[in-house]
Amino acid sequence: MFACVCVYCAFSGIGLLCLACRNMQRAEAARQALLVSHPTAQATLLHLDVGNMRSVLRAAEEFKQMCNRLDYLYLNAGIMPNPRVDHKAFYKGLFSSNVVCMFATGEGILTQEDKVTPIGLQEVFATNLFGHFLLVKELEPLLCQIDHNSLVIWRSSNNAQRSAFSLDDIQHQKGREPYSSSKYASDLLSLALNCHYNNRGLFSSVICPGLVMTNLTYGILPSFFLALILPVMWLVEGYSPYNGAEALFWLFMQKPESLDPMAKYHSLTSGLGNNYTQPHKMDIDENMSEALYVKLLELEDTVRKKLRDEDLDIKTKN
Ligand SMILES: NC(=O)C1=CN([C@@H]2O[C@H](COP(=O)(O)OP(=O)(O)OC[C@H]3O[C@@H](n4cnc5c(N)ncnc54)[C@H](OP(=O)(O)O)[C@@H]3O)[C@@H](O)[C@H]2O)C=CC1
Ligand SMILES: CC(C)=CCC[C@@H](C)[C@H]1CC[C@H]2C3=C(CC[C@]12C)[C@@]1(C)CCC(=O)C[C@@H]1CC3
Repeated sequence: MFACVCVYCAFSGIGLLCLACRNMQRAEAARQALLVSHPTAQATLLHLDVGNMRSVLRAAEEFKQMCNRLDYLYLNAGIMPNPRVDHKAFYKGLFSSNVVCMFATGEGILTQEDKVTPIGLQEVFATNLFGHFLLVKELEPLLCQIDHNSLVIWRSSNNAQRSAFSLDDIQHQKGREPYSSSKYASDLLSLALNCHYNNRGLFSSVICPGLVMTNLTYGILPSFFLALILPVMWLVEGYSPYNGAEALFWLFMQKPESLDPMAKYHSLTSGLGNNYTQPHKMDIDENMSEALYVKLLELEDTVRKKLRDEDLDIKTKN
C-alpha cells in the first residue's frame, strides 16, 4: 500500500491526485509507479503524519493553498502496533460454531499494545480515526460545495467489532483491542458524517479490503506461517492488495449520493478468482453514531486548545 491518505481533486477541469504520506521517499516511489502506469496523471505529494494533529492541520492548510475543490478523500492510514494472537481464544474459537467468522474477521483473537502520543491521545485512535476526522473537518470548505458532491472513503475492516468499542472509552484506553475499536468507530463516524453533511454535498462511505498481506498483517504472524494458512483464508476472503482495492475502485465509479450510508462495501473474490464488491449492512445505529460524533467534536475543541496553548507558550518563551 503506497500512501497514507490519497486525495483526488479536480480544478479548472484538470484532475489532480494528491498523495499525503509521512514517508516522502515511499511517497515518491508510489508517485513514480503511478506515472509509469498513467503517464498523463498529475500527482503531487504532501507530507502528513495523521497521528500528529499539528501535521494534520499543516497538511490541510497546504492542500487548501493548492486546490479550491476536492472530490474524493480516501482515508487509508491505519496501524496495529504489537499485534498478538490470543492462542487460548484461537483454539477455543477453532472448535466453536464461530470458526468461520473467526477466520474472516479475527474477532476476539487479536490484541495490541497501544501507547499515548505527546498530545495525550491513544496512538491507535489518533492514527486510525481522530487524525482523519480532523482532516475532514479542516477540508470541509473544499468538500462542501454547492455545485458538486464529494465523497470521503474510510478504509475500515471486518475486524471492526461493536464488542470492542465503548462510548465511555472512545480511545480504548482500557482495553486490548484498540484496532478493532478504532475501526468500529470509523464505521460509526461515517454514518454521522452522512447525517450532518449530506445536505451540504458531502457523502461518506466505508470499505473493507478483506485480509490483505501487507506490513500490517506480517506483524501478526511470520509471513511463512501466514502463507501456510492462506488456502484457508482464501476460502473466506480475497488476499492480495489488488483484490483488496476492488471496493475502492468500485466506489469511485458510483455517484456519492447513490451509496448506502449503513453499508460497508467489501472487496471479495469468487472461487474462479473474479473480484467483485458487495455491500454488507453494518452493525451500527444512529444514536451511537451521533453520541460518538458529539464526543469527537468535544475532543476536537480540547486538542485545538492544547495546540494553541503550546504555541502561546513557545511565543512567550522566545
Ligand atoms: N491488511 C489487511 O488485511 C487490512 C488492512 N486494513 C486497513 O488498510 C489500511 C492500510 O493498511 P495496510 O496497507 O494493510 O498496512 P500497511 O502497514 O502496509 O500500511 C499502512 C499505511 O498507513 C500509513 N500510516 C501509518 N501510520 C501513519 C501515520 N501516522 N501518518 C501517515 N501515514 C501512516 C503507512 O505509511 P508508511 O508507509 O509511512 O508506514 C502505510 O502507508 C489500514 O487502515 C488498515 O487498517 C483493513 C482491513 C484489512
Ligand atoms: C494458526 C493460527 C494462530 C492462526 C491465526 C489466524 C489469524 C492470524 C488470522 C485469522 C483471521 C485474520 C484476520 C486478520 C489478521 C490475521 C487473522 C487474525 C485481520 C484482523 C487483519 C487486519 C484487518 O483489518 C482484518 C483482518 C481480519 C482477519
